[in-house]
Amino acid sequence: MASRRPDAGDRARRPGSTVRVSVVLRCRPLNANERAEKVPEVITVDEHARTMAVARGGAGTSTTNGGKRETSESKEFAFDDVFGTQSTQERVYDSAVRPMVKDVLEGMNCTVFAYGQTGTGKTHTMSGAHDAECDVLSSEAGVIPRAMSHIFEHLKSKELEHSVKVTYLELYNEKITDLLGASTDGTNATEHALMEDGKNGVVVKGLEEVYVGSTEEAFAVLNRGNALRKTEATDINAHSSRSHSVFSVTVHWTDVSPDGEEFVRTGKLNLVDLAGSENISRSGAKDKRAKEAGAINTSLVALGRVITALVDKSVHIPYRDSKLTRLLRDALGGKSRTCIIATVSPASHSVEETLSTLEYAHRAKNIKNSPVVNGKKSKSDFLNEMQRCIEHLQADLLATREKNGVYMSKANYDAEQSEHTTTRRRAEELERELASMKAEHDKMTRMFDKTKKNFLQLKEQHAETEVELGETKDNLRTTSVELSGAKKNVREKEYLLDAFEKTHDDLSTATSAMAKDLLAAKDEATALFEKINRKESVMHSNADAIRELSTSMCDRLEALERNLAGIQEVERESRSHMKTVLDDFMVRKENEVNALKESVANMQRSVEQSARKASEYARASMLKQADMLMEAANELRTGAEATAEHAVAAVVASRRGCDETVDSLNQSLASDRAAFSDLANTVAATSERGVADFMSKHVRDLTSIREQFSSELSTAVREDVPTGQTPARESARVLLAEPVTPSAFSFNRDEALRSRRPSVDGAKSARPPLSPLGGASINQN
Ligand SMILES: Nc1ncnc2c1ncn2[C@@H]1O[C@H](COP(=O)(O)OP(=O)(O)OP(=O)(O)O)[C@@H](O)[C@H]1O
Repeated sequence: MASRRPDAGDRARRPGSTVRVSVVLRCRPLNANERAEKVPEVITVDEHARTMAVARGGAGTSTTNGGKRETSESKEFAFDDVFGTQSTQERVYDSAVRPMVKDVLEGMNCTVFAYGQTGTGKTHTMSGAHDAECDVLSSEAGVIPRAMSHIFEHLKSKELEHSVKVTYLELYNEKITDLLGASTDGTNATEHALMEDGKNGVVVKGLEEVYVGSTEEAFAVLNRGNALRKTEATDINAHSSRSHSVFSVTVHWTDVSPDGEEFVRTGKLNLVDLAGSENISRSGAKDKRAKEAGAINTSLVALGRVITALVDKSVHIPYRDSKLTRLLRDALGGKSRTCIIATVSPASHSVEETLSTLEYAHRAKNIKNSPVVNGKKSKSDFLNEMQRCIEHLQADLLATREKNGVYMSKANYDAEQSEHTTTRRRAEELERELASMKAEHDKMTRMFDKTKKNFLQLKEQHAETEVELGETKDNLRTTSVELSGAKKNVREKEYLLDAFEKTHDDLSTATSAMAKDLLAAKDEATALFEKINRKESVMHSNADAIRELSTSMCDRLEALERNLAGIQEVERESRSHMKTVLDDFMVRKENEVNALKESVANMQRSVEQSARKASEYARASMLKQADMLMEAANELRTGAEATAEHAVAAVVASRRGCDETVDSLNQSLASDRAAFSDLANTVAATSERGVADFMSKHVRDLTSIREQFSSELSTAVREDVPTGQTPARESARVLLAEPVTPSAFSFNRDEALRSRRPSVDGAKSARPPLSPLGGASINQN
C-alpha cells in the first residue's frame, strides 16, 4: 500500500501557498469480450513504486525524464498513485479521494475528476458499477457515494449542525442541463447559463439544489441524475456516457470558536465524470454519435490546452474555449484542491489511446493550484444572509402572484440591474476579448487548415505506409522462412566447408610433397632426356661414323679387291707372257740347244750340274715366293671378309644399341681398323713390295746365274773353242746379250708345282727338269 501523501490542508491554509494537482492512474481489467478474444495486455502496474508502464515492443536504450522512463520496449510513468486491474473501489477512494473529502470538511473547495478514453472505467470509478441494484455501501460503490457516506459519517460523528446540498449537471454538446431539475423523462431539461459571480467564480444559474440528509438520500439523488444522463451503447462501451457531468456537494456546518462564538463553515466537493475521449474511426461513431464524439473531443482538447497553458505558466489561460474548462476553472489553477483520476485500458489494441491519456495526465501533474479555506461566517451573519435570500425569493414570489408578466421586487430589480450593468461591462470586455480571440481564431484556423492539409497528406502517406507495411510484413514472413532455410543451408555449407578446408589442407600438404617429388622427377627426367639426347646424338654420330667407316671400308675393300684382281690379272698376264716367252724361248732354245747339243755335248754335263743347281734353287725360291704370295693373298681375303663380317655384326649390334656395345664396337672397330690397317699395309706391302722384291731377287738370282753361266761359258769357250765363232758360242752370246727384265720372268705356277713333284720314271729322272731357261740345264760341274 502506498504511503499517505502529505496532507495539503495545512499548506492550503497558509496564504499564497500552492499545491500540485494530484494525479492518480487506474487500469481496469480486461472485459469479457477482450478475455474471450485473448487480447494481450500491455500495461504493467507497480502500485508500490506508483508507476505504470506501457509495453511497445522492440528493444533499446532508456531515458528518464521527470518520472517518465522511456525505452523502445516500454514507456513508464510515475504518478501520485496507481491502481492496477485488481484494485478495489474502496482502495481508490481511500487513497485518492478521502484526503480531498477531508479537506472539504476542513472548509476547502475540492474537485475530483475522472479522465480517460471511453470505456476505461470513469463512471465505474466515480459512481460505481452500472448495476441498478448496487447498494450505496456495496463494494462496487464508486467515489460519489463513498464521499457522501464519508461526509455524513464525519458530520454525524462530530455531531455538527450541518446542511448538505447537491447539484448535478450535465454538459452535453456544449449545453448545460440540470440532471436534478428535469422531469424523470428529461423532457423539462432546460439549458443553464454559466455566470461569473463577480469574484472570478463561476456559477451555473438556476440549478436545482437538493438538500440531502443522509448517504442514502444523496445516493438516490445521484441515481436519479444518472438515470437522466445521456448514455448510449457504443462499440466500446455498452453504457457510454455521452456527456460530462458534475456532481457538486456543498456542506455547511456550524463550528464553535475557542471563545465560544458559533460560525458557519463551508466546503464544496465537485465530482466530475468526463465523457470519454474517443477515436471516432475505431469506435465506429456515425451521424449523431459522431457529432457527440466530436463535441466531447473538442471540449477535451480545450481542457488539454488549459492544462498545457497552466503547466507552461502562460499569461493567458484559455478557460473560455469551452464550457467544460469554464466549469473546471477553479479546479485547474484556481483556489480549489484537485485530484485527477486517469483511467486506462490494459488491452493492446488501445495502446495509442492509453499512451495519450498517460501523457495527458503526466502533464497535468505539473499544474499548481492555490487552494484556500473558505471564509468562516458567523452563524448570525450566515442566518442573516439566509434570511435576506428568503426575503428576496418571497418578494419575487409575491410580485409574480400579484401581476402578470415578469415581476420582481424593487430591491431584486436594482440588484438585477446592478448585476446587469456588471454583466454588460463584462460583456463588452468579453467582446473585445472575443475580437482578439477571433483574430487569434482566424490565425489558428489558417494554421488548422494548413495542419489539416498536412494531416491529410500524412494520412494518405500513412495509408500507403500501412499498405507497404502489410506487404513488408508479408515479405518479412517469407524472408523469415527463407532466412531459416538459408541459415540451415549456411550451417550445412559451413560444415561442408570445414570438411573441405580440412581435405584441402591435407591435399595441399600432399600436393606440396608431390610437387616437390615431381620437380625432382622433372629434374631427373630432364637430365635423363638430356642424357638420352646426348646418347642419341652420340649414337647418331657413331652410326654416321660407322656408316662412313663401313662405306669407306667397303670402298677400300672394293678398291683392294680391284687391286687384287688387277694384281692377279697382272700376274696372270705376266705368267702368260712369261710362259709364252719361255715357251718361245724354250722352243727356240731347244732347237738351238738341239742344234748345239751335239756341239756342246761335252760341256753339257758340266754345265748341267750348275744349271740344275741354279735351276733348282731358282725354282725353290720361286715356289717359296709363290706360296708366300698365295698365302698372303688368301690371308688378305680371309681377313678382309672376317673384318667386314665383324664390322657388319658390330654395326647391327651397335644399332640395337646400348652405350656399352657402342663403346665395345668403337674399341672393336678401332682394333679392327688397326688390324685392317696392318692387313692393308701387309697387303699393300706384299702386293707392292713383295712382287717387286721377288722380281728383283729373282732378277738378281738370274743375273748372278747368268753371270756365273757367262763366266763358265766363257771359260768353256776359251778352253774348247779358242778361235772362231761356233753356233754354241753364238747362242750363248745371244743369250747373254738379252737383257733380263722382271716381266720376262713370270712363271707358270702349276707347271712349277708339277716340276717339283718327283718323276714317275726313274730313268728319265736323271735328266734335269726344264729350267726357266727353256729346259737348258747348265751343269756347273
Ligand atoms: N476497475 C474496474 N473493474 C471492473 N470493471 C470495470 C472497471 N472499470 C470499468 N469497468 C467496466 O467497464 C465497462 C466500462 O466502464 P465505464 O462505463 O465506467 O467506462 P467510461 O470510461 O465511463 O466509458 P464512457 O466514457 O464511454 O462513458 C463497464 O462495464 C464497467 O463495469
